[in-house]
Amino acid sequence: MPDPDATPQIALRLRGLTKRFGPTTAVDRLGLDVPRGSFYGLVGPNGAGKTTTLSMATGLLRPDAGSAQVLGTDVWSDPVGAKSQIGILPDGLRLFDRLTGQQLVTYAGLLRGMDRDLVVERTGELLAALGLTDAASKLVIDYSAGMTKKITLACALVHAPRLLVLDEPFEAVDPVSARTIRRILEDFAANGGTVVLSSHVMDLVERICTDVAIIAAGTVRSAGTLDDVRAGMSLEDRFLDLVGGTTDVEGLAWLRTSSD
Ligand SMILES: Nc1ncnc2c1ncn2[C@@H]1O[C@H](COP(=O)(O)OP(=O)(O)OP(=O)(O)O)[C@@H](O)[C@H]1O
Repeated sequence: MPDPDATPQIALRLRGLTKRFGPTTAVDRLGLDVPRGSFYGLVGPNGAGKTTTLSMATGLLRPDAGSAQVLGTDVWSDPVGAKSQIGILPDGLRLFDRLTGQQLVTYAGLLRGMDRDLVVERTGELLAALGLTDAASKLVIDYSAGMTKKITLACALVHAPRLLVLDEPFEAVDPVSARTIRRILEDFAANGGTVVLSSHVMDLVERICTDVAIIAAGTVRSAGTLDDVRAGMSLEDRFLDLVGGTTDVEGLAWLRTSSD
């Protein structure tokens, strides 16, 4: 009989995650369960703590308190075991951008201990799928923002992870590439992978995510299936409802040049 604990149903389990930067509590005892096979969207206003949460969840930033588990493996007590199962698209992390796109993806695969022939084969396939074959020999420093996003995604995918954690994967990406990325991710999730992504684009989250968490001021305001969180509203309305904030721009009367 299969051991039910051998394949945990929770791909990412966060408990009591906390991070302070000086007087700012960026993430405040945050807890979240990301079901295996889900396409999980993390939404929240600027400065809500999404990037900080994802960095702690993937072993890039040490929490002040709390824990993160990837498919049952603790990220901070067994970082090698946990990281072998994760592919990460971090926000604003520096790349070795003096490498060509092809070299960067190859390097990412070799760092993961993969066989060179397999890395070369997968790198070619990923570059083709992401429309980067013609830019394979160009230095990453000369890539556009969208191309950089795509090559970083290729680096995150090359070792065939079980959990993908993507910070703003569609930012700066053109619609054709966005659709390609979306298809790759949907295929990944349909075949047992789990995707966690942060985004500010509510329509997109509503279209592609099965589950969602609304985060504000470092805490989870609502989390669950998309329908549970929406509670009969559009995600944007629910977001504004929960997060509040002003949309009042009355104070900017001086911007109305026609009032001269
Ligand atoms: N390295 C840091 N040093 C100091 N403060 C930080 C640092 N990183 C994040 N913060 C602060 O922590 C809070 C959460 O930031 P974070 O980047 O996690 O938010 P976010 O939800 O990802 O925002 P955005 O949607 O704008 O990308 C903010 O108040 C931010 O100023």
